Amino acid sequence: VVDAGSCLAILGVIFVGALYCLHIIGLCYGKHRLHHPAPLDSSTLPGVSVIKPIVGIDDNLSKNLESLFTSRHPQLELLFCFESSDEPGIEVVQTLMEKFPNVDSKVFIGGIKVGLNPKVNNMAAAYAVAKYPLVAINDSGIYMRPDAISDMAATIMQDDKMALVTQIPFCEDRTGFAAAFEHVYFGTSHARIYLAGNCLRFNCPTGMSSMFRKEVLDQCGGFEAIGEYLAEDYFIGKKMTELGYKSGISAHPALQNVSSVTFNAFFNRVGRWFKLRLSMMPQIVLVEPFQDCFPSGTIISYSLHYLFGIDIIPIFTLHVIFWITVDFMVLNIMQNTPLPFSILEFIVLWTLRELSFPIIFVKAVMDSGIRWRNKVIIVNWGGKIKSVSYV
Ligand SMILES: CCCCCCCC/C=C\CCCCCCCC(=O)N[C@@H](CO)[C@H](O)/C=C/CCCCCCCCCCCCC
Ligand SMILES: O=c1ccn([C@@H]2O[C@H](COP(=O)(O)OP(=O)(O)O[C@H]3OC[C@@H](O)[C@H](O)[C@H]3O)[C@@H](O)[C@H]2O)c(=O)[nH]1
Repeated sequence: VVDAGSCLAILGVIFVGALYCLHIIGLCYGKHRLHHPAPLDSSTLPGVSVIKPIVGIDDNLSKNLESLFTSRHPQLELLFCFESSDEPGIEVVQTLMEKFPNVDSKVFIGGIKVGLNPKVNNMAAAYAVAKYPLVAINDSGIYMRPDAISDMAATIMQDDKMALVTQIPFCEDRTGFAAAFEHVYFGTSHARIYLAGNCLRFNCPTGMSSMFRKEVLDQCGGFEAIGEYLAEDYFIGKKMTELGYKSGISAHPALQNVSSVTFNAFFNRVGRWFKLRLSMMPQIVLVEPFQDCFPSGTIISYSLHYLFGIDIIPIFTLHVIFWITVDFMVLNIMQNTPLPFSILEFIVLWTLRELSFPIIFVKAVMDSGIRWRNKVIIVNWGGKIKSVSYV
């Protein structure tokens, strides 16, 4: 008869063993998939309607918008969406429209109310008139390489059943400690789950830079079908999967570059995402707090000690060495060029990130509202928005 302690220890070994497998899958998939552009001639690709929702202003907004005007995709329309006519970004767009008069671009103000998700409402007017078979949603804080749109389109067109492609979230090189902290998070912990999840065909798309077949989203019910959810990106993927379509990732990561990144803004953002996941899939709370390096190291060392009497300290040390080494390899695969910080800085940033995440879980569980820009959003279990209030 196996006692309760042994059962728990065996469960611990299986759980942490599965996490080690995720590391290896993420590493191999990243090496295989990232920075190898899809081999299709861009002149044969369909046109793309790019929807850019913009709220507020940032020092890098002009640079990011210009990166769309200078995209190399042959057939492109740029659809800029603002919630109101007093948005400061409108002037930035108008200046670029004058600078690039030959680029097909339009401005939409006020959106259309299709649900409670403010980003979806903001984009809905543009989606209603998008003229190309492929639609890209591209957040304001993303810089696009000249070949990024074509690579996303080529990735979709390689497979008739591929309906959705996302760029894996990452960061452009920036200066400053908070920016480097964000860089490390998106290049390690987040990248591992995103790469392994995509490789294993889990639905885990992030909507900061995505492209999909318009006819497939229309089959799913269009923007009306996703506007009631806060995680519209997750539900786009879910509905497409239910119709038998696949999703994939582009060769190029999404280059986030908000200039005003602070620790507070970073923690609020990942906290908001955690709350959103918690409301959509509450069972995630059973694994998510334990899937970081130190909690899982504690689980594996106590489990092996209980089962086989092995000393705790050497197992924990080996666990941390394995974890940080594979994380560093994944970060370098994501980056594909020299990192903007030294190995020593990486170790400090990585350690701080690993130690700081429990605070996010505690903060998120204690506060029911989800703060997003100038709104506080309450989400029901299942992911549908209950209410939006302005602050
Ligand atoms: C037996 C061991 C299993 C461990 C699996 C670990 C479970 C996942 C734990 C944490 C998730 C980390 C966060 C991932 C980043 C998600 C970013 C995000 O929240 N984005 C939202 C905003 O854009 C978006 O709306 C949400 C998308 C859904 C995310 C779903 C996450 C689950 C991914 C699971 C993939 C791993 C599969 C491993 C299966 C053994
Ligand atoms: O009320 C809003 C908030 C945001 N937005 C726009 O939505 C985009 C994303 O906003 P932020 O950068 O604040 O938020 P995030 O990076 O956290 O968003 C990301 O995660 C949550 C997902 O549901 C989103 O699809 C994804 O974009 C921006 O382009 C922003 O201008 C709106 O149009 N209206």
